[in-house]
Order: sequence, then C-alpha cells, then structure tokens
Amino acid sequence: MDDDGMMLNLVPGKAKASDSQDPKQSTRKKDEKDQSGGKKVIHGKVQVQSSLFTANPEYDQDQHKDNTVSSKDQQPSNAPTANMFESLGISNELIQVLNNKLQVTRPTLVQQRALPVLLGPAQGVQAISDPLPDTKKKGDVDVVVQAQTGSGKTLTYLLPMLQRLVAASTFNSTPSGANFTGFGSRAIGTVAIILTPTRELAQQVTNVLNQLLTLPRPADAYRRTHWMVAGMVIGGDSKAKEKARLRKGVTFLVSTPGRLLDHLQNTQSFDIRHLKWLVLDEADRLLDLGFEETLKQIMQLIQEKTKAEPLATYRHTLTHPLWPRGHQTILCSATLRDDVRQLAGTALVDPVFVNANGTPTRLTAATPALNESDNADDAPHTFSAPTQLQQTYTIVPAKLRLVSLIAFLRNRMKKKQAKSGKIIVFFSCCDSVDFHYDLLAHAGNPLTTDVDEDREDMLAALEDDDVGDSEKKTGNKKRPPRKTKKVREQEQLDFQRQPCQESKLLGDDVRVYRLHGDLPQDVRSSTFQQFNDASNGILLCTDVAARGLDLPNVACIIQYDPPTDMKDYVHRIGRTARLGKAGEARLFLLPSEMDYLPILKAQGMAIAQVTVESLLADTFGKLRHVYEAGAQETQDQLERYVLSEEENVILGRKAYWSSIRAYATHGAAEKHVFHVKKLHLGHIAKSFALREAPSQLQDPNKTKKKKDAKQERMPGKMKFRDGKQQPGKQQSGKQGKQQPGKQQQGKKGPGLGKRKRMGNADEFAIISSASTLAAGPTTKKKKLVKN
Ligand SMILES: Nc1ncnc2c1ncn2[C@@H]1O[C@H](COP(=O)(O)OP(=O)(O)OP(=O)(O)O)[C@@H](O)[C@H]1O
Repeated sequence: MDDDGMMLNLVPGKAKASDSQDPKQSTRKKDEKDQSGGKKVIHGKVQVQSSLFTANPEYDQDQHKDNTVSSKDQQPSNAPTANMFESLGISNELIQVLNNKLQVTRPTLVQQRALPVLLGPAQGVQAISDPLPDTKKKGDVDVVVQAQTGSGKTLTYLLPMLQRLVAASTFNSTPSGANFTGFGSRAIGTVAIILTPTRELAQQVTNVLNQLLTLPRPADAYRRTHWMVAGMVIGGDSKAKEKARLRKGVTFLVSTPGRLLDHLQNTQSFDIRHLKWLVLDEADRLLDLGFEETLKQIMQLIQEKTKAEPLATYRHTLTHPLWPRGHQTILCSATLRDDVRQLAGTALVDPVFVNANGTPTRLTAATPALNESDNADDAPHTFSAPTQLQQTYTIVPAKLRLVSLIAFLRNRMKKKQAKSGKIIVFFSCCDSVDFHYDLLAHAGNPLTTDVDEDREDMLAALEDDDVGDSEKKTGNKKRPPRKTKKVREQEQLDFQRQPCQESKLLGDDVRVYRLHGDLPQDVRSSTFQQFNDASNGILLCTDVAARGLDLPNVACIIQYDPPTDMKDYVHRIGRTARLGKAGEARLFLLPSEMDYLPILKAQGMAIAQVTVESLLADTFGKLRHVYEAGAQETQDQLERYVLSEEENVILGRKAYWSSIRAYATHGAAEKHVFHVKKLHLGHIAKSFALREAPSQLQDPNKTKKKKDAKQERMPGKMKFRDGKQQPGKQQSGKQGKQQPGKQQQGKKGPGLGKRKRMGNADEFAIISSASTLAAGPTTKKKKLVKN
C-alpha cells in the first residue's frame, strides 16, 4: 500500500524554537498552553502523549496472507542422514572425537556429498562424475559448498583437512608402529587458513578445531595431532601476541580478513609457503563490497608467498598425495550465488560445486549461472531455509512497534521460562541495539526522578542546541536532584562492560545481552561466550551475529528491523532450526512494507501471518479494550523512563536517527518497499519511546562554539553530526533541519550516498551513528551501516 499521503509528519505546531532565556517565556508558555487546549507546549510543539491506537494507517493485513504455509509436518532438511562417517573415508579416531566431543554420529546430506570430494584422490573415492584429468591440481579440486544454514558446513571443510593431516602424520610408519618415522612438526608453519567475516565466527571455528584436535592416543602410542596447533588472529586482539604465536607456527589459522592481511604484509615470521588449504567461510559475505579489496590483496599475497620453495625437510613429505598439490580453495555459504564467479575466474580453478540437492558438478565458465535457469524443469536457484523452520510475520504500525516487541518477548519469557530457549532480536544499527538494551535493562525499574516540568524544559533545551548547553538553559530552575557527571559516567562504564543485564520489564530472571561491532572486543567476546553458554536469554544484535554463529538452544529469531539484503534474511533466520531442530522466526513489518512478502515468497520463503492483535492479546489480555489499555500503559511507562534522564533521550534520538539512516541503505531492488519517504517520522519516534520526532541531530560531543565555527567555514552545510560533505559538492535541498524523506541532491555524498569501501575491513563495514542523513534512492548500490 502506498500511503505517502498519510505519511506526513503530523507533529503539530512547527513554530520556530524560541529562546529559552526570553523573559517573556513563561507568559508565552502560558498562552501556548491555553491555545492548545490545556496541553503542554514546548517551543511551539504540543507535547502530545498520543494514543497508540489512533491515527494509524489503514491497511489490509491479509493482502499477502498465505493459508497454505505450514512447517509443522515438514521433514527437517538439515538433519543428519542414516549414513555413517566410516563409509565416507573418515578414520575411527576422528569418528570417536566426533561422537564423544561433538555428539556427532551421522553425516548430514551436504557432508555426505562433500567429504569424498574434499578428501581427495588419496582416499580412492570417486567423488565426482567428471574427475579432473591430470591437471596442475592432480585431482585435488577447488570446492564450492552451498548448503542450508545449520547443516554442518564447518565440519564439512574441517574434517577432510584433519583426516588428511592425521594420515600424513603416519603414512611412512610401519604397521606395528615400530621404527616410526611419521611426520609432524609445528615448524612447517601454517598449512590451512580459514577466513571468516566476523570475530565471533572465527572464535567459534577455532573452538571446533580445538575440540577436533583432542584426538585420542592410538595403540602405537603416537598422538597424531601433537604437532597441530589451532590459532586465531582477529582485529581487536593484541598484535604482538599474535605475532609471537605465528612465529612458533600455527597449523590452522582462523582469521578475519583485515587482520590476516596485516600479518601477511607485516609479520616476517608468518610462514605460509606450505599452505595447503584456504577456506572462505561465509564466502559470499567475504566477497561483498567492504571486504572485496582486502580479499584481493590477501589472494595476491598468498599466490606470491606459496610460490616459495618448500623447506628441504618437508620436500619429500609433501609429495605424498595426502597433501593437496598447491593449495586448495574452499568456499562455503548458505547463500552462494553468482558472486562466486568473481573469484572463480581468479583464485578458483574449475571448482566443484557441492550442495545437498544433487551430485557434485564442476563449475566452469560454461556452466549456467547458479541463480539462472533456462530449463523450466530445472527450478531457478532460490535461497532455501530449513523446512522445519516456522517463518512468520506480523504487520505492525510504527506506533505499536515497541510495545509489540515487548509484548512478544514477555509472552515468550513467561510461557515456558527455563525451557523456552534463547531469543535473538535483530536491529539495523548499533545505536538501536544500545537503546533497546538500555530500555529493557532499566525501564522496568522504579524511576529515580520525576518526569516533571523541569525535566521537560531540559528536553526542550535539548531540542534547540547542544546537549551540553541544556544545563545552562535550565540552569536557574529547581530540578530533581541529579547524579554528578562523574557518577553517571562511572555507571555508564560499568553498564557497558557487563555482558548482560536483568530485565524486570520482561519478567523475573530474564537476561538480555547485546552484540554489535561498536563494543570493545573483550566485551564482545565475553558476551558471545556467555550467551552461548546460557540456557535462556535474549540477545539484541546487529547483523554481526547473523552469519555462521552456532548458538545452542536458540528457539526464536525476531527480525525487528527487516534485513537490507535477502541473504541476510536467510542467515538471520538460520540461527535457529539447526541440524534438524525446530525453530521459529518472526519478521516485523510496517504496513508500508507489506510488499516485501511477495519478494520473500519469490525467493522460496514460506511465511505465515500472525496478526498484531493476537500478538498483543497473547500478552495483555484477550479483550480488545484490555490489550489496548495494557499496551498503552506499557508505552507510557517506557516514555516516562526515556523522559526521566537526559542520557535516555540522547540514546533514543541517536537510535532513531541511526535507524532511519540504516533504513535508507536498502538496496535499489527493494527501494519501492523500504523507502524513507514512506515513514511516518512521528510514529517512528514513538517506537523509540520519544513523544515526537527529534527535529535535528544533536552531537553531545561538540560545543556550540565548534559548530558555529564550522558553519562559518562551510556555510550551507547541513548540521548533521559528523557530516562529511565531499569537497566541492554543494548539497542542495533544505539546509539545517533536513528531514529524512526529503530527496537530497548531490547523490555521491558520503554516508548514505555510497557504500563505504573499507580498505582493511575485518568486520562488517561500519559507520556508527547518524553522521549524515540523506534520503531517498540515492544510489543503486547497497550502502553500508555499522553493525
Ligand atoms: N553430522 C552432524 N550431526 C550432528 N551435529 C552436527 C553434524 N554436523 C555438524 N553438526 C553440528 O551442527 C551445528 C551447526 O553446524 P555449522 O555451524 O557447521 O552449520 P553451518 O551449515 O555452517 O551453518 P551456517 O550456514 O549458519 O553457518 C554445530 O553445532 C555442529 O557441531
């Protein structure tokens, strides 16, 4: 539904803000109060504590309803098969580790298909229908593995490496073990590099490797893995320590791209001349813009460094077919599509494509594109989600978003408490995660200060100028006692460093966690670990947690902000329903976003509707007036909390602006659905517990003086925080209080205008907050928002 007409910001009385030092202020205020029918007016704006259930857009929520969707009776598509690992060429010792340490007994379909290919010619298994002739790779092929989320791709690439190295450790020993001369030295350097897009995924893969390396000591009393070491180098860790580890030799190196490139360029002792495997986990993400340049440089350096002659000690050993000739490149993801071809022409040599649906096939230049098909019988390549995953959506008007989220979470936590499993909520930006985290942690606690007129005056001052000046503007008024700045800062610091918080708002003993790219690395790591170990709890996060993370017992995914890319949709929902287990994924959509449903369906996603009424009724009470009252009461409580402290308002505003900015990063293909112009900004503000849309960006760190100076230097520049206008590019359109939704000229401006290229990005590309704000379809390319 195109409701542009209704989507005007209806905040009444947009009169210019008056000077709060005006001696006539109190008289004028009184007048304003009178004129607005007794309602409070601040700076020309009526402070309306509006109802949640009035003035919402009209929409037909059944428009895209599909009654046929049901995942209840579906056979899980990513569960283990009836096959055995023995038949695939995995040794008993490794199978023991799989059974005992990882509770893995039977392979999944993709493991069944990919393991023989990856174990290589030395295993004597005919894995592909058209084995390579005697090429330079001598039977060891590059491999592209595409399989649903939670189908065990990590073991798919790790097991063959381990199997081959374990076999290589013993291949020249005598059968009895006497006169053993097996290979094994850490000094060989790095033989496998595994690249992941996020630090958490790197941490996870390293953990799995370490478990696999606890291979039992066999009868010949020689532990095959004694020389193998798994190590991790990621951004945020101490480089000096990493260098020391690399000097000693790290057999399996797990890394994020930026940090790997850094070591390849700067760490002399990082020896990869004997490199045999390069794995790109979440390859499509690594091939994305942002990592593209880094990856190119990595590939180039690997090509150069692996040309070096092997050390004399290993020359003989490495000729055995257990070791791949050259190095084998493996790409993995649930959403590999045409992107892979970018690399296929350079780093991959006629790769074999393996998925769960058919026999492995070679991918040559002549092979049709993965997501195209001329043949009607041959279904076009769409993404697929685990069949047992129950996908649902709820159309939620903007004003009701926040209470609907609270209602959903409360209901889930109340339902089965300990057994309900974990919940992950996805937001579009770090600021929004921070805001909601704070809200869930504190809004259920009693307020320490009253939300009175003085506080609202403080907020009015915030509206007009730098946050720092608000103290001045309300300086001579009596206020509720406030904590000193130092105390507040210390409290914030302590709050920042806690990996989780209790949320009284959601119920007894409910813990909330948060994860995003702006957190200090140690907080990120401990949060990830603690949420991983917890049996219950709610993780609020950005897409930094969307890829690859295998967090046990996640029962439900909530996409509070829709993803900006269909691939992200698939990965986000894939954090549940793993390895054949059940799971639910709920998508929140605005009425103006309903046309996203046919897009999802066209991509093979079966998604059913749950109405917002039933969502609210499940928590607040069955009768309409009861759940409306309950929702309104909750919203009021949240608004009161936000209004109670200056910091809360700042958090809310930052989150509001960053979210709108993130909204503008939806790709061109989905712009007709997700367009800032379609947003009702007043209603969106309500979903951040703000009583009205903030009219301009505030920067708590800048003094008014600095801002004025900037204005002088660059007249005409918009007053957006950190706004980095390209030199020579004059921005047209309204200056000063630019509203989102208003088309901006100067398309190639920074921030929203263009997806930022990160030279050495080792994380999701990141821009933290509302540094600039443009609106409308400014570019065809997807833009990058910090997550
Ligand atoms: N054959 C198996 N049987 C039982 N569990 C398995 C099997 N293979 C892997 N697992 C377990 O399944 C979980 C998911 O595996 P993994 O993270 O490798 O999935 P994935 O396909 O890489 O998912 P994603 O696409 O989300 O990254 C892990 O906990 C892993 O230990």
